[in-house]
Amino acid sequence: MHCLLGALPHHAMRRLAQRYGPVMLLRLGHVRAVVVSSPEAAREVMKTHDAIFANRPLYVTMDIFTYSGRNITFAPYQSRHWKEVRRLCATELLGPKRVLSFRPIREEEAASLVRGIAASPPALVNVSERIKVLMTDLLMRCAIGDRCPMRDEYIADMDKALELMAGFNLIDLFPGSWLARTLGAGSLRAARELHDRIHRITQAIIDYHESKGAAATTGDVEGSSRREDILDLLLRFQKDGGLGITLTTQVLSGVMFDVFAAGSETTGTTTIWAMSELVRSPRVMERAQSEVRQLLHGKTRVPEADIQGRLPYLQTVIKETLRLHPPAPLILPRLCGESTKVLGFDVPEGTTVFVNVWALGRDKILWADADEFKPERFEDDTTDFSGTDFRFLPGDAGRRMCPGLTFGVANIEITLASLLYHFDWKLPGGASPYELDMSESYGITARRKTDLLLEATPYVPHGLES
Ligand code: HEM
Repeated sequence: MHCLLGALPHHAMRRLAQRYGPVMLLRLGHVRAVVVSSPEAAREVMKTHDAIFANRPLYVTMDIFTYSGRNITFAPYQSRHWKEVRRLCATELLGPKRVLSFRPIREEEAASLVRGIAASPPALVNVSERIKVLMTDLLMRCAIGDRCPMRDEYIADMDKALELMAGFNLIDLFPGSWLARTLGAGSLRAARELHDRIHRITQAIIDYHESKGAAATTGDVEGSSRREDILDLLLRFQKDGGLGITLTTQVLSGVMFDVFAAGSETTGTTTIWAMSELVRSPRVMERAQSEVRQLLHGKTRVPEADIQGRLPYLQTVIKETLRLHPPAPLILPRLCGESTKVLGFDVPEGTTVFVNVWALGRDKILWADADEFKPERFEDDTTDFSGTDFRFLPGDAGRRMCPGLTFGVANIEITLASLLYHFDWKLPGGASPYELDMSESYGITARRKTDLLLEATPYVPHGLES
């Protein structure tokens, strides 16, 4: 436990794994945890014994934020609830047809980002803030059909929640201890208050949506007079049935929390890291920009149909960013459902399992120049996000794998293409690219510790029309 103090957990766990090996048992307070840090061990957890490790531990804090597992991310595996909401999520909410139907929203939001940057003098841009707002607006519009009037409050609350949800605070590590409960009472109270606030915002959104009669929308994406959003679809299933479970208000709130949190946080964090790495590597920036600019030459905005499948180098930039900065560096914790062996080591039932995908992505044995940002490594490499290459697992693999990757990558691609097409970027005050601080912050996701501030110089006429 003391080995984790003062360090980011995924960093400390990598250091320990370099000493003790790819399957390592840690005592984190009262929690018995196994940390997996090699592709072979990850394959055993996520493929060979996938069903045994498909559950998740529900820490005290996580219990609060996930409505006791009545969402998708922390719902118990094998529960009817998880099977139905997961199926709904993979086939309907985030299926290919639905992701495509959100294309106009992506294009409008990317164009609005460009307009906002172009219109804001001086040219010093808080890229982190702009991207966070963009991803939240984009997700909200896909999820509820509109921007959220309480967006800024929501972003601030979500930031704090993601920090608390990391699972390494006193109450989560000593769940049965009265002393931990006493000492950690403040953070427990903070978690409850935050959850109440987030719940109130989510509930207000759902109530407003219902009051508009949105649930009555017939729902066929092509046939409908207006685009069916994710909440419309959930309300339709709630009203008409058709699932093997009842979509209670709590379930709706839980699923919406997942969509907002998992969707905007991962995509925003990845896009901000991609911009950070690009600014630090002028050679890569130049190549990525010239690919986008040649393709879109003369256009005033970035139509998704024009870039889809036609920016292979930018795709490698996104993969390389996810290799070095997977937004969930320890994925989401898994729980061993039945005593088993991983690479010959006993893993008792009830053990929490972390897969250190951040360490896998930076392993010097698996990757040449592992710490360097070299998108070219993916040019002749068919590795993708599908969870089949156990060196590269930003969305994980197996039954619990992320169902939102296609959606997430589409959002990241158009945002990056727009930023690179319309502006030249550099660090403020002529600072050298190497001076950019690349520290990460603590939380369930690994974000930049400091905001990314850059100078933007317009490159082509911006799409000023709406
Ligand atoms: C670059 C983008 C993304 C990355 C890297 C990512 C990564 C992850 C990871 C590592 C997990 C945990 C998987 C596991 O424990 O096996 C996960 C789960 C999940 N993600 Fe994503 N995610 C991304 C985008 C999204 C988006 C856009 C959405 C939805 C709007 C989403 C929704 C979910 C959900 C619902 C789960 C829980 C699945 C389950 O427990 O059954 N993700 N994601």
